[in-house]
Amino acid sequence: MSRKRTVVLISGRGSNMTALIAAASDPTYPAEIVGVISDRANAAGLGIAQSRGVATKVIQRADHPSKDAYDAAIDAALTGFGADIVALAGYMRILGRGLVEKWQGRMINIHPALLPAFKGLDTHARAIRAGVRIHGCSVHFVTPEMDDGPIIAQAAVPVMVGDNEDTLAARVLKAEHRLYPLALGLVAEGKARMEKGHTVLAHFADDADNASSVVMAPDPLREERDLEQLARITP
Ligand SMILES: Nc1nc2c(c(=O)[nH]1)N[C@@H](CN(C=O)c1ccc(C(=O)N[C@@H](CCC(=O)O)C(=O)O)cc1)CN2
Ligand SMILES: NCC(=O)N[C@@H]1O[C@H](COP(=O)([O-])[O-])[C@@H](O)[C@H]1O
Repeated sequence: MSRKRTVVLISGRGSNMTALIAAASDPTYPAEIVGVISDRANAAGLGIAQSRGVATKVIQRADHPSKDAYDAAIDAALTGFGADIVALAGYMRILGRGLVEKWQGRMINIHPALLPAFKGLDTHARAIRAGVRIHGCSVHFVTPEMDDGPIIAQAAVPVMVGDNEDTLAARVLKAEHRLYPLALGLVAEGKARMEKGHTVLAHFADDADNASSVVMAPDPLREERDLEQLARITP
């Protein structure tokens, strides 16, 4: 089966984009990263993509007279790249209904929280303020409503004693870099697809495969240490 042509949308450092490019460097991976689009000319991810031989394009909102014209420019670039799949990765704009509906089922996003909890921005600070003990990240199909699309895969990450926004963000980001390539692979292989507003997962050989593929446990070694620490604070 030919590899699915994937275009990544970024706004900043592009660490998730870098993880996807790394995964796609394996010729057996079912997706190839054929382009990167940024809404910011100074996005550090652009240089990383170029250094890895991936074509890049900057499409800035300020260069277009309206949001519709901006979205149309994004759509034209995606078509120009011959995109099969669109992966939002640290992309910080809300895409318009027309564009999202055209690409719905082929457009995915990684969100730094366990949806439906903590939609939107500042997820790590909000998780700490809320006192949750388990946080994480989600890959979902993109729909017109922000961070509301059907979930494809999630990774759970413990909140440690003494965590602040930065330490928690760093732990979640490590999980994102494992989860996103896994989730994009499922979509590229047709093992995860969007039907009637829901994610439909292909039948896996057995439950273990299913569980490991869509709910990714934290790093086992780290988990042991985390559990020991949690045990120390749990009366
Ligand atoms: N139509 C959709 N667009 C986007 C989605 C989505 O699910 N549907 N996911 C987001 C990603 N995202 C969180 O994961 C996110 C990105 C940006 C914002 C936001 O409020 N950004 C701006 C204002 C929006 C704009 O000007 O377009 C801000 O920083 O204030 C919230 C969530 C990507 N897009
Ligand atoms: N709402 C979108 C959002 O908050 N995305 C988040 O931006 C961070 C930086 O991504 P990057 O290092 O891949 O650029 C990542 O944690 C990603 O989940």
